[in-house]
Amino acid sequence: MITARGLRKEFRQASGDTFEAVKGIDLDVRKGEAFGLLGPNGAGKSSTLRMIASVSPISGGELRILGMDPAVDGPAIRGRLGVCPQEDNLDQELNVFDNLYIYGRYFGLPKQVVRERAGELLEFAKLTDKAKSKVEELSGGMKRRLTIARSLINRPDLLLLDEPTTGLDPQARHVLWDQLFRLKHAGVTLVLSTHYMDEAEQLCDRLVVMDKGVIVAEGAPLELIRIHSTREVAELRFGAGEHADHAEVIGDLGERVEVLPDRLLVYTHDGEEVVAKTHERGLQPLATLVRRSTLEDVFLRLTGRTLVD
Ligand SMILES: Nc1ncnc2c1ncn2[C@@H]1O[C@H](COP(=O)(O)OP(=O)(O)OP(=O)(O)O)[C@@H](O)[C@H]1O
Repeated sequence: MITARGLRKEFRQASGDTFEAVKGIDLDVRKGEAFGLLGPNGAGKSSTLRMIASVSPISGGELRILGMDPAVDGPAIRGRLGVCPQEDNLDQELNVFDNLYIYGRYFGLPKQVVRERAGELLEFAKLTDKAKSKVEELSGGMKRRLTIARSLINRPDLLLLDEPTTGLDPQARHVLWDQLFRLKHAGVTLVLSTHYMDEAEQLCDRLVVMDKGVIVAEGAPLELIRIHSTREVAELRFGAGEHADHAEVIGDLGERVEVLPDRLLVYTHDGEEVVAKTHERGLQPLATLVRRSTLEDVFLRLTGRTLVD
């Protein structure tokens, strides 16, 4: 569905200097998979998605979408894509149904077809009873669901989602994830950017971890965790400023220790044992937590930074 080789994006800044937001990345997205771009703010995820959406020209390298070249076949590609941007750009003047209907008409679909699809998509987005409501009356989660529904009006083969659940509360995120699962099962290829590691783990079959315009890791979520982290992590909280000193005392208890401002992370295959031995060595953490490793730990390992600052 997507092939990129040495893909680059440069921006010219006000100073006249160029800034390279995407520094030569390779991507291969296969039909039917959910593929993630995971990384912190500024990693280059949106810039990459906009090039894939064929709305932002590439600065270098090669890019093929659905076998086509965006520089030559932009309109044909855009006709087969669905795009859900980071900010909801729904038409505030129109009601919920008309947001779908007018958008469908842009694609040149016949009125009757658009009417039927809009009805189906409202049902899919659980917004049927809001059909006549104004956009401003919708909750944040409803607006996101409507934006996704709108991006499906042309029955796209490939759906691009930029940070689909940013700013939503946990319940609204789960409703949206459910919507995306259903799309995936219906055979739509999904490419989504996110800085939430739980979202990437839940939704993505494969992903690339991006940082500062480059790909630092690539694979299935569990595979990345297996390769780059341990099975468990013991999180130990001590008083402010004590973490570095205590890391010296218990550093040998795990395979690796990370000192964060508010806690120590000990990477191990047996977190409870680390906690017990910490006490045996005379240290009294204010709080302890044993958990399994996540993609956050993978990111920390590879970049030395946390995903969400
Ligand atoms: N039009 C632009 N002109 C200049 N710099 C830009 C432009 N768009 C993005 N950038 C810069 O490129 C870098 C990557 O931005 P991008 O939006 O792709 O990151 P991101 O990973 O999607 O992060 P976010 O989640 O904040 O959107 C950032 O440093 C950003 O400031």
